[in-house]
Amino acid sequence: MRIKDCILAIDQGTTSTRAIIFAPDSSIIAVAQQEFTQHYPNDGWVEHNPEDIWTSTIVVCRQAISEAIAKGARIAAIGVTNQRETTVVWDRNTGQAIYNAIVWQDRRTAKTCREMQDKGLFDVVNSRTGLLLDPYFSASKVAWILDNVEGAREKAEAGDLAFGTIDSFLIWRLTDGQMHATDVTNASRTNLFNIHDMAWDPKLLEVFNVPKSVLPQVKECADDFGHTTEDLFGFSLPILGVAGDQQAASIGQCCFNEGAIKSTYGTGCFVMLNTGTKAFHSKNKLLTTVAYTIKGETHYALEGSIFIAGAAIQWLRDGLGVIKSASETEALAKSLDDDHGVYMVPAFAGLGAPHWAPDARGAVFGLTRGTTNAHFVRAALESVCYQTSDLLHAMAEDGVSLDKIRVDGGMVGNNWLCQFLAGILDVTVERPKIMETTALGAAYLAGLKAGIYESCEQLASMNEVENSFDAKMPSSQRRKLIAGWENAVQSTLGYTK
Ligand SMILES: Nc1ncnc2c1ncn2[C@@H]1O[C@H](COP(=O)(O)OP(=O)(O)O)[C@@H](O)[C@H]1O
Ligand SMILES: O=P(O)(O)OC[C@H](O)CO
Repeated sequence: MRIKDCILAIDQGTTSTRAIIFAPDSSIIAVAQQEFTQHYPNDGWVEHNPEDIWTSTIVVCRQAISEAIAKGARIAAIGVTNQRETTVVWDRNTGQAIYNAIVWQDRRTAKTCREMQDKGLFDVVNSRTGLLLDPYFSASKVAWILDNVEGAREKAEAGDLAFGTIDSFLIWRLTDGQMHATDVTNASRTNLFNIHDMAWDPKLLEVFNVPKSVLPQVKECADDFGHTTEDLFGFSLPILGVAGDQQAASIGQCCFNEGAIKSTYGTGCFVMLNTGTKAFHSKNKLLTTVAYTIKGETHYALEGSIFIAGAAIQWLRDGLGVIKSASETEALAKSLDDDHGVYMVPAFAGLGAPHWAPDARGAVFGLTRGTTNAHFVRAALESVCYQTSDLLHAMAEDGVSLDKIRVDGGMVGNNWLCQFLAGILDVTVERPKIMETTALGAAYLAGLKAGIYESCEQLASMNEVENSFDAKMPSSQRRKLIAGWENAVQSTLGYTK
């Protein structure tokens, strides 16, 4: 059977790279995935080797393409989605990075951001970007590379260096340097992009000390990002869709209407609410960001960013060795009573929204001689739900009310987690039929540009829910559990001070 108009989605995440080939009805034809090494060279530093990112991308794409072709698929285009903010600077002449990729979780520029804050630059940055002065975003990472790699500033001034988030780096490599571009969603996470003018902002370039010469061109999400060179896959493919992974998940969940909200549980957790065509500024330290620009129309989003979600489970597996695989966590969580009394605040990379405490570090409370591996696992899963609850409370204080939330990401295969989340949030949690929403969003964007899909409305009509989890927790229990969590967070912040 021939399946025409398939899309190859590249999902370059924090811990692994995936290639997924979707048929036009959004069914999955082929999947390939490869994890790569995380580097922690210093306290609070997190790096990736850009060559690992590139190699894993090519390996998974080739695997998925050959499997799809064997099944009779014809691939029409590529969509790219990526871990956001992670920063690469490379030499335009050789295509080689001049330093490792500095990952979004990396805190090395916390002091720089604090100093900028002390100089009164918060409003300059926040009013233009919708973001905060935090090491999370790309700008301070670019400046760090230019200031710490010998000769980098001079090279940048001479126009020999290029900066990009992971999408740009991959596009550069896939097109053999023909295209140095990013999309509006990735640009909106750099702290250099004015989300009202939808352009790089000269004032921000000045305050972060980043030269204009290193910047990529900014395009819409469904746009022409060049063609791959023939040698990579045996034929050339157009790259027609790009979005940062959280925005792509929101698109994959068809959050096209104002008020639609999704929460993605991967390495971190990111809640994103579509606020329509106007930027909405939070009074509670949530981020204003670009949801997408499609066919000339920009939608904005309110975002809550939690740095550690599935990463806490990975730490239990790789750091402490208390589990062998993430899939064991569901049974372990179920094995305990609700009032087990252990809380984990997984501030391994500081705390994100709504606390924004880059220097905070993780803590576990309530240990006794009876504490077991199961308690650690359960507390880690619960922490993800409590952190989401903090975000929804911040949104509620900004006037947002909701009765359901769409979830996705590697963690939501865990039914216990989804049920506990519904109870703690007191809303219905909807899990989609296709859980690979991030890749699906990238495929939708490429499909829109390729003319395979006509409109966002058509995509929304294809959306299917696989399971709904209703809130069943008594409110007295919810209040008690959340009070314990708040106590644990305050103690963690107190320890940081
Ligand atoms: N059944 C599960 N229960 C809890 N956590 C899980 C489960 N399966 C996967 N995870 C966690 O989900 C994360 C992987 O999700 P994924 O969406 O692939 O992440 P990313 O895109 O950030 O690399 C890992 O951190 C893993 O520990
Ligand atoms: O790799 P993920 O899926 O945890 O996403 C990372 C985010 O894009 C960081 O902002």
